[in-house]
Amino acid sequence: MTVLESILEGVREDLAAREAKLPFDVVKERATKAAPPLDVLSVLRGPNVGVIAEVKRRSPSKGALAEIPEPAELASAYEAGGASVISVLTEQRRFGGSLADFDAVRRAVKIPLLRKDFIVSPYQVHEARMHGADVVLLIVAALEQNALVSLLDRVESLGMTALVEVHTAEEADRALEAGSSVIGVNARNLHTLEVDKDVFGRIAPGLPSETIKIAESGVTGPGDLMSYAGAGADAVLVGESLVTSGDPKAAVNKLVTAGSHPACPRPSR
Ligand SMILES: O=C(O)c1ccccc1NCC(=O)[C@H](O)[C@H](O)COP(=O)(O)O
Repeated sequence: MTVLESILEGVREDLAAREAKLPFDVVKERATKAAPPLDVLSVLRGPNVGVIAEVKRRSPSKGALAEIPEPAELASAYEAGGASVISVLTEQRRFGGSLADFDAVRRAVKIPLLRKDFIVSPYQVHEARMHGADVVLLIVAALEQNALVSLLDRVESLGMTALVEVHTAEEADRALEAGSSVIGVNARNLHTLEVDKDVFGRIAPGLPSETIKIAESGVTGPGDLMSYAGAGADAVLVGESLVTSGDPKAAVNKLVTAGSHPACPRPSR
């Protein structure tokens, strides 16, 4: 079993427990009462290379990263540092996240929020909306094509944006066939956990110019942002280097400053 398959097994068990506690109809109804989703597309289409800053306590690849006793404080620091979007990992078993973290962050910041989880069911999409998500991650490697198409449709029908994550050219083709307008290229292979920062540069140039391109994983500082920008990134998604930095506001701000520097290659469309 690969790392991704084992994560998905736990996700399905946890999902079944939540479904037993709170029926889908109730989740759907509550999702209609949430504040409307923010327009993430116009945020990501901004003139600079943006930063999506992640709340990430631990990971299968690195183990414990940061305790993060107050996710709201971390998120406020990200917002103050100039992040465009905040990603909150809500998966519990491997990443130590939760929907309670998501709620705390939602209350603390005004910028768009990404629910970063392993979405396999419509229940999780409505659940994300119920908790005020603006963006939902869909991982191509975790989904059959029919499921990808129908989850993408559901995310958009609720007014949210899907960040569709790929790691290979074949997955990128599937993301485009499904109709994705925001594609994240993850440098991390979720089956093996190997990180290859060149993957973005191999895949992004083949995507349509109007597709918003996010470079995910392995960003350790402004140099990585600049090289992802040179390969066509509209934004970078960063977790580990921010949560371990000791000064998340300054760490985000360094990236944001690099993304708006005149020498930084700009997204072309
Ligand atoms: O981070 C992991 O080890 C991991 C393992 C298996 C599936 C997903 C995983 N991470 C999710 C992510 O995509 C990252 O949290 C995100 O891209 C930020 O990466 P980084 O800046 O390298 O923490």
